[in-house]
Amino acid sequence: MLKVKNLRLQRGGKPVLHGIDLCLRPGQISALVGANGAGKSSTVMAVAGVLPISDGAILVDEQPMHNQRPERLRAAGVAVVPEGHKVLGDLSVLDNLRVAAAALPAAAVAAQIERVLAIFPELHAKLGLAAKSLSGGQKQMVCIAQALVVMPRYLLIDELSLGLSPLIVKRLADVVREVAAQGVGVLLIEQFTSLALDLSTQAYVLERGRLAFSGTSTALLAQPEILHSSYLASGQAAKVQ
Ligand SMILES: Nc1ncnc2c1ncn2[C@@H]1O[C@H](COP(=O)(O)OP(=O)(O)OP(=O)(O)O)[C@@H](O)[C@H]1O
Repeated sequence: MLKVKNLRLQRGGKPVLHGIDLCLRPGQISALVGANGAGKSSTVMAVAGVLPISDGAILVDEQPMHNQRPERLRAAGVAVVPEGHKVLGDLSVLDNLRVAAAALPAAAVAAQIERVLAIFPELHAKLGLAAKSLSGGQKQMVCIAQALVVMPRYLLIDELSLGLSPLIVKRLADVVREVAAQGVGVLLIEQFTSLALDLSTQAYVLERGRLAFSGTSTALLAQPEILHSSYLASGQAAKVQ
């Protein structure tokens, strides 16, 4: 399991996470939802080793992993798809995958690239193109493929659906289900709650750096007032579609 315990974090000298507890289980999809600025990306960056935490713990299979370098987290099986489907635009799609696979033993690279291309067969025809020429949805596929190429056990996806068409989102949602079915523990970080809650079994609602809810997605869906008040507290309308 990947556990986040009492996570506290500061940015620019200001506390932004005030004691967050999360748990990702193999094969399970969890959702971390909340308004703009609630602290979702900060949580992901802390788990990825990009931001140092000021207190608490991040445990991967009971091993303390907080304040380790991102490479160490990746080696422990934690992969992150950052917000904004950013690719290495001047490199080809194939080279984007090769860069992501660099930590693998050389003999395993080709097979792992084939494996992710089986998940995203639509990338086959794009392998030689500069990644910057792809559509937003195709770039997001490259980003997810980059995360998957190292065979992670935990996958954190910051904004799977933002800016993408409903058709692409449905396609990506199917991939997330497939990846989880293969035993990967997935955390979906979303402003748009309905997709995340539809896919997940566990849900966390972040409100101004604190958890306003932690429980099953079904229980959260049965209490829409929790989401509404959480988004309203942040001065935003609930993004329930
Ligand atoms: N680079 C930064 N320096 C200082 N404070 C920051 C920085 N980035 C974000 N913050 C602050 O940290 C808090 C949490 O922001 P964070 O980006 O984690 O929220 P979020 O829920 O991911 O929101 P969004 O959906 O807008 O990315 C906010 O108060 C924000 O203003």
